[in-house]
Amino acid sequence: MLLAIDCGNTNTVFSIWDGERFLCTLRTSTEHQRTADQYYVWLSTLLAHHRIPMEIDAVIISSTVPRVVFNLRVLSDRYFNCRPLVVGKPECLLPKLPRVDEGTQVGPDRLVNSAGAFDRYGGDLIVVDFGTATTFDVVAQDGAYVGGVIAPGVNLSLQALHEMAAALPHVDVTKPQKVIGTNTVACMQSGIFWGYVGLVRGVCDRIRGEYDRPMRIISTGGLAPLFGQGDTLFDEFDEFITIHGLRIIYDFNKAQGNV
Ligand SMILES: Nc1ncnc2c1ncn2[C@@H]1O[C@H](COP(=O)(O)OP(=O)(O)O)[C@@H](O)[C@H]1O
Ligand SMILES: CC(C)(COP(=O)(O)O)[C@@H](O)C(=O)NCCC(=O)O
Ligand SMILES: [K+]
Repeated sequence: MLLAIDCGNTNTVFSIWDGERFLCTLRTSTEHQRTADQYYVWLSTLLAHHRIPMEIDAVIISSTVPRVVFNLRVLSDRYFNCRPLVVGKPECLLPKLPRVDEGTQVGPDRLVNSAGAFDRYGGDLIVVDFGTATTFDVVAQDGAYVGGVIAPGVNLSLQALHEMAAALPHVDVTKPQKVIGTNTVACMQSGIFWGYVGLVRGVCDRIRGEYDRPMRIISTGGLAPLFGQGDTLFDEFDEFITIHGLRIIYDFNKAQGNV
């Protein structure tokens, strides 16, 4: 069984595969203090709940938080007796190398999203991932990540507004009925929702302006479904792009005899 771990700045998602068969996804908050033993207790409890035997013999990790990788390596080594593939490390091969400025450490989630989206949709893509940050990844015709855009995440912006302005409450992000808010909460929700619709549309239009071929826009990440309701911004919504990308990169390394 393959354990694919997508560790973002907010949440860590474990997905389990039996050969080519996808079994389940488990989510926990990202905390770098969490030890290998703690991960194992959590994982074995949930797998028992799903009646999935713990037969993991391969692990691949993508982490935007470098500090958590240590404990995930210990988890793989101690409990699954294997060395994990860590996306972004030289020993993990990529189907296509990114074409970016020399010395740039591209976020591994963006490499994984590019590989997953290219496999599903082909090239000439913008992948918009609504995570802690909102990232736009440009995937070229041949599947390489060739750059993109990083904007503050939706919840991050709302949190900043609440923390820095004394009279603004914590609010949840939602699509407001009207743009003109008639109370504080409605005004904030409008600013975030319609502001983000404008941001996504504006950034994608400008990317298309700089790119010399037609592009499709694929959305993913926790808040993508919400923005799917805000005019027709995306060609596809695919919540499994990151998981799929991890699978693709693992299979590529296996085919190359690297694992
Ligand atoms: N299904 C959901 N509904 C609402 N908010 C969500 C959902 N999933 C994630 N979020 C929120 O979206 C933000 C990004 O989450 P996530 O995609 O897990 O980020 P990351 O990959 O950076 O850890 C977080 O603030 C999280 O609380
Ligand atoms: C932009 C990110 C913080 C997004 O991470 P996430 O919101 O998924 O936790 C991550 O991809 C990252 O740390 N990138 C490094 C810089 C780069 O990709 O160019
Ligand atoms: K992510």
